Amino acid sequence: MLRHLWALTQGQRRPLAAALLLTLAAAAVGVAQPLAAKAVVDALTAHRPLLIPVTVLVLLLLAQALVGAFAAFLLERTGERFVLGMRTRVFSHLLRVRMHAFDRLRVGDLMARASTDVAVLRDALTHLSVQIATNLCVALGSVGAMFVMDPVLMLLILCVMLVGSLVINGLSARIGRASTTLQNAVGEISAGLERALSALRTVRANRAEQREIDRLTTLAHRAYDAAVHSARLTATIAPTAQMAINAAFVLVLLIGAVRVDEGALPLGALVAMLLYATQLGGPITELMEGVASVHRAKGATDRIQEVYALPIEDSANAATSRGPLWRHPPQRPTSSASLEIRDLRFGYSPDAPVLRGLSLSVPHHALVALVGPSGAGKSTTFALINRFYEPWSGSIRIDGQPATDVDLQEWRSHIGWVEQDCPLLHGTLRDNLCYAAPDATDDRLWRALDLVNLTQKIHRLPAGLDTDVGERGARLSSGERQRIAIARAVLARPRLLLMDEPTAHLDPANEAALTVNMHNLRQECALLVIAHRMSTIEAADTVVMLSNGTAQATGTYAELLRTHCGFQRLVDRSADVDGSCRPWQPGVR
Ligand SMILES: Nc1ncnc2c1ncn2[C@@H]1O[C@H](COP(=O)(O)OP(=O)(O)OP(=O)(O)O)[C@@H](O)[C@H]1O
Repeated sequence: MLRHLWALTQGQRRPLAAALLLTLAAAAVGVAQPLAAKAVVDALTAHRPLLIPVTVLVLLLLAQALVGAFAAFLLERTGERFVLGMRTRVFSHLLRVRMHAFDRLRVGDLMARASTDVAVLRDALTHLSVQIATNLCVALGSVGAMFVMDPVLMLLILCVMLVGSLVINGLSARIGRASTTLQNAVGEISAGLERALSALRTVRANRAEQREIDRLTTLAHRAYDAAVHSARLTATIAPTAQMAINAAFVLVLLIGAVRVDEGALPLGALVAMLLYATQLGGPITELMEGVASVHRAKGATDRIQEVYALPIEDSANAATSRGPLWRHPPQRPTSSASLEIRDLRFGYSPDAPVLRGLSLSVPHHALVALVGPSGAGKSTTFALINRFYEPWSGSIRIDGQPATDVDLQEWRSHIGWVEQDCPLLHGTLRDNLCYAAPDATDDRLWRALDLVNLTQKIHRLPAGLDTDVGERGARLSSGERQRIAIARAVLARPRLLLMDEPTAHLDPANEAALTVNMHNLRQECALLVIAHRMSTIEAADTVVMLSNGTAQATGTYAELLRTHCGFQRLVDRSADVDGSCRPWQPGVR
């Protein structure tokens, strides 16, 4: 764990070292104070002039206050920088995690890791790197000075301290376990809250508010129990350390008084020993609390390490790591097909293949419709074209370039994708439109909006393109969201446009307009469209019928209708398109 924490301090080690040095300097000044006090007492008892020892004592007090304050500020700032760096690193990693790993995670829990776990680590880091180090130095310095003055007394004190430390160490390990439970419970609360809030309408429509509140309350109670358990253990640390210090103080006072009485110890040395014993209280308590804090951070460290251990996409670290990888930048088509898929095999788990040798091609400037029953693997095909997942085998080429030869970022820059549920991001219409093409001019934005029949509507809005769309586009209708998503995809000028049921949320007028526009779009790019609606299927140049993970039939709408009974059933909205085909009979649907 110390190794992990050390690794986490990367980038902050210099300011941390500076803070440590200053804190040590302040502590060293503190260690010297009893000696200065001794000099004052010695001067007093020997009737020597007091000016110099008193001045030194006052200066030491002032210096400790000033250096200590600056060190504390530096430490706080370093802690905040650490939080900043960690959060940035966690976001950067999470946004690049491979899809198959991401599918298994809970978004709310990830958000907790980036917020609360990082904050817990920050405390551990400051405690660990500076407080433990300085307090250890102060304690050792005091112990050393006491040892010089009276080794016998010192050994007695050490024995008392050792017993206290053993008790506290046992407590710290238990605090660590309670903290892991607490951090996991906080992650669960976050995930539960995210689940309910992201589907608030569903929750309300199903009258499930109270059930969700009950679930969250149960989780909150779990976190409360873990926190109280941890607090109970933590609360015993300071008194245990204080008891050890008090016992040491009483020992020094009793045995020291006897030794002064016997003349074995000067009075000044006893005063200094007592001051050291008192002064040890703070550092020893903080040292022990620091150790407990390190244990408390174990849960958070493990949870953040789990994030870093998630695999990230190949070119995620540096899009330029392999240079501009489109070896022959396709200014002109280098292949007869814009998209070529050959014998693609893939499944989300090894024992459940979804695609079982899919082959299809989308010629340049063509509109190809991908049809098939629900669950046939249409969206999965799109996910593989986008390279969200690695296929088990087979190849995907754009303009003749195999996906494996092209940098991931560059590959995706040639693909436009309109998702099935068209999620918009919180922000303005302009933010959403420019998401794939940040440099798009207003002129281009309006042209893209024209394409999806939204120009007039947006012109009528008081804030126009700067209208806020709400969380996930909640202030727009689903048809408007879909049209914005299409405009956004088109703005990036892709070579290949993938549309997952683009007319699903459109009314007949907008559906007809989009069908015409898809025809026009073919001038600019090839289109592969997952289609359930007849208007889209009929408009396609080629229809690919996907079933059982393969392309069962390919042809024009009329050809498939004539020759493929499964397709005919699909057109008829027959229920079972996956079952065995009955022979097609003219005039019978
Ligand atoms: N992320 C995922 N993890 C595991 N299984 C998945 C995942 N996504 C899809 N599947 C499974 O893969 C199969 C194909 O799903 P896919 O979404 O590709 O079907 P589809 O043809 O697009 O269906 P629809 O027309 O209903 O959208 C389904 O059985 C689905 O349960």
